Amino acid sequence: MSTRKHTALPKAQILIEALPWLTRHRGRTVVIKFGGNAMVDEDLKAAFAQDVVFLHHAGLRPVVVHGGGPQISAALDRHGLVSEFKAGLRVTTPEAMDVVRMVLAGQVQRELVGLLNQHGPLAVGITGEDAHTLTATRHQPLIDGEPVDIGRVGEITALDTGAIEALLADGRIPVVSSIARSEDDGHVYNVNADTAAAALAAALGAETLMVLTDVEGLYEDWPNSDEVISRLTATELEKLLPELSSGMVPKMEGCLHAVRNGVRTARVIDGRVQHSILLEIFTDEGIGTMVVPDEPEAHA
Ligand SMILES: Nc1ncnc2c1ncn2[C@@H]1O[C@H](COP(=O)(O)OP(=O)(O)O)[C@@H](O)[C@H]1O
Ligand SMILES: CC(=O)N[C@@H](CCC(=O)OP(=O)(O)O)C(=O)O
Repeated sequence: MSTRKHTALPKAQILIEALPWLTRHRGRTVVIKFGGNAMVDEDLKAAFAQDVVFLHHAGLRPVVVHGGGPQISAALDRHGLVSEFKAGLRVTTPEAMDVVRMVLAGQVQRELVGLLNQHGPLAVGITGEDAHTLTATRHQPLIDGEPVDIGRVGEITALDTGAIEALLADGRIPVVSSIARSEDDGHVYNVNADTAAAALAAALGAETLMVLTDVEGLYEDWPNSDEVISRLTATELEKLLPELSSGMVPKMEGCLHAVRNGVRTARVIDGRVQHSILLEIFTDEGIGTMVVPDEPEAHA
């Protein structure tokens, strides 16, 4: 046996280890939410794009939904507008809405599309406004039991997955910005990107929702300990929800919505770890937090 063949063997071993996962996930839809906080490093963004393209070539159907909270805050600051959050959502005045739309659709989405398309003519960016993908009405969160007006923040009332399905059927990778058309006044709404990703995962009948963020997963006793909860059922998560704080609330509510509406697993994983998507899909060493539907009750 030549030395060259011999040294290549471990590579073949690694590829073969992925075979059961490739068989299981082939043809399945996976919605990947890339959070603005995990998007700070150029190498990480490039590795994210490589992973998504890898999934595509491995026969999965990845759909990317992106955030951009920090990027929006920076742009608002440059425009002399303040960033204020209530119940974890950005108070969005009509002027702020223009900036949100510009940053999400014109900056963050364009950058991700560009990175993905370095690998071929794959990614197509859309916002929830396109082809009625996301329709919303004004969201008024309850704070101390009272509905509060936070401006042009939307609550999704309808989804039309036709445009995304058409792109997937054409072998493309849809990249979706979390802006919705208004069902009532002809304007647009700012939707939290975790919420949009979860709603799309459910509507698309995705196998997996994967939420990449800037922590290892859901910490059991945040901020006092960094013990990550590795797996929990929908009912276990539902009990935990009232104890969660700001950034984790829409993420975990989204995971719950997804698994209660047909998605097989919803995972929160560390977007700061290079190739965390591949580790999660193709190896046993699942990292982060995995939410699964409740076990069906055993019948006698
Ligand atoms: N129980 C928890 N476990 C992990 N992170 C938590 C928890 N509660 C609140 N957080 C906060 O949520 C943040 C992630 O949410 P967010 O800032 O909205 O990120 P992204 O931009 O990825 O959507 C973490 O950086 C952490 O500060
Ligand atoms: C209503 C609302 O809060 N919308 C978010 C949309 C972007 C987002 O969700 O970005 P991350 O995933 O990076 O947090 C915002 O304006 O920041």
